[in-house]
Amino acid sequence: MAANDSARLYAAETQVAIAAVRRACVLTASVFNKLVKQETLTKDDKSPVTVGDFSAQAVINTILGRTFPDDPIVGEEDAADLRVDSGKALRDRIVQLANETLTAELRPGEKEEWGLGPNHARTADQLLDAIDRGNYDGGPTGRIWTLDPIDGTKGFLRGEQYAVCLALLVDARVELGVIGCPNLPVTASNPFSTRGCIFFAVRGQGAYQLPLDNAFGGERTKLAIPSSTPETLNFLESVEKAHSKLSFNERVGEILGVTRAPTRMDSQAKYCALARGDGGVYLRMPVGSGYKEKIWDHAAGSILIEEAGGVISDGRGEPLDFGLGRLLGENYGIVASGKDVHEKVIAAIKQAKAEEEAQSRS
Ligand SMILES: Nc1ncnc2c1ncn2[C@@H]1O[C@H](COP(=O)(O)O)[C@@H](OP(=O)(O)O)[C@H]1O
Ligand SMILES: [Mg+2]
Ligand SMILES: [Mg+2]
Ligand SMILES: [Mg+2]
Repeated sequence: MAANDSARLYAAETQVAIAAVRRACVLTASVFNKLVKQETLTKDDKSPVTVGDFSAQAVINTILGRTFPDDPIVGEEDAADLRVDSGKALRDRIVQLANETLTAELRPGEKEEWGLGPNHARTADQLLDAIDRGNYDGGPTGRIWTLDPIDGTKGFLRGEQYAVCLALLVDARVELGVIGCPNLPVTASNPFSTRGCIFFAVRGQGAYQLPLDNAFGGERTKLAIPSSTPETLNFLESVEKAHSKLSFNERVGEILGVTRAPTRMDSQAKYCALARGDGGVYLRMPVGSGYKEKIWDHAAGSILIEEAGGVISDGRGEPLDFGLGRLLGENYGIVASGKDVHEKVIAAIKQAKAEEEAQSRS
């Protein structure tokens, strides 16, 4: 960031968050190349978590704990499985990876007082406690960070898209969002371009893309969602069929006259793609399993969309509420798009829902 940015609101938070996300991205990218089967656990909800998720949360929470010690964190992972005897091998690996990452040489834009650099290795207990700083319950007031250390763990394990996502809430409003996408091509139109981007947005200050390998010195691209027509529009949707109802998306697409095939991509990289004009509508409708969305799965992405000039809401057009705790509340789905199409998508969802209800009555 340029020197004259320091007077801006949340300048320090932005700089720390970008640095923390960048370090976590370097860690996860290197873990992927070395990941072995025993380094993945299955959580109670049957979803996977890897050494990459735990170590990335340890690194980011350690940096936040040092720079903003009074701020609570709502993070996806917790260290309970690492504190028991059976977690020793995993714990040792996480301590090694987190320390390698925290003690790497300072890069431009980073400061030693953040507890980074060769003299700043942590003990296992400090790193487990850092992971557990993420156990905060969330709520409607005050400053709260929310972290998804690897969003799209299934994509990460497949070698596809995933994202390191960090956001700052103030009185339940997202003020800052940073998303690191180690596998996303820098140039949207060229899938063979260099991979690795960081996206960030600050309330009222716009949304930007940075190169992951030169986050503080490289080119900073301002993002704006372009206007679209049914011919140029396409949907961005989950790869995992259990995460959103793809047949419903198809019907909504038909109602809107969308002709282009959907882009399926894991993680909040979808929000990043939308923010830079690579796809027209993020659509995630519930599969009906009673699942409730988590705040860390959407907080950073939501501000990126809004600051790129778009709109994000639930499937009824109501705003997302990040102040209810760790969850977003009742799941009515999520819709993000440019301003020009958002209302049309909501109307198409209403129609598709009505058709579905009529069909189930007959
Ligand atoms: N039944 C379900 N419905 C919607 N989202 C779900 C889900 N089960 C898991 N998820 C969430 O979907 C996220 C991935 O989203 P996407 O499908 O867009 O890649 C997961 O994040 P993690 O990978 O961080 O656990 C997880 O939180
Ligand atoms: Mg998970
Ligand atoms: Mg997630
Ligand atoms: Mg995750």
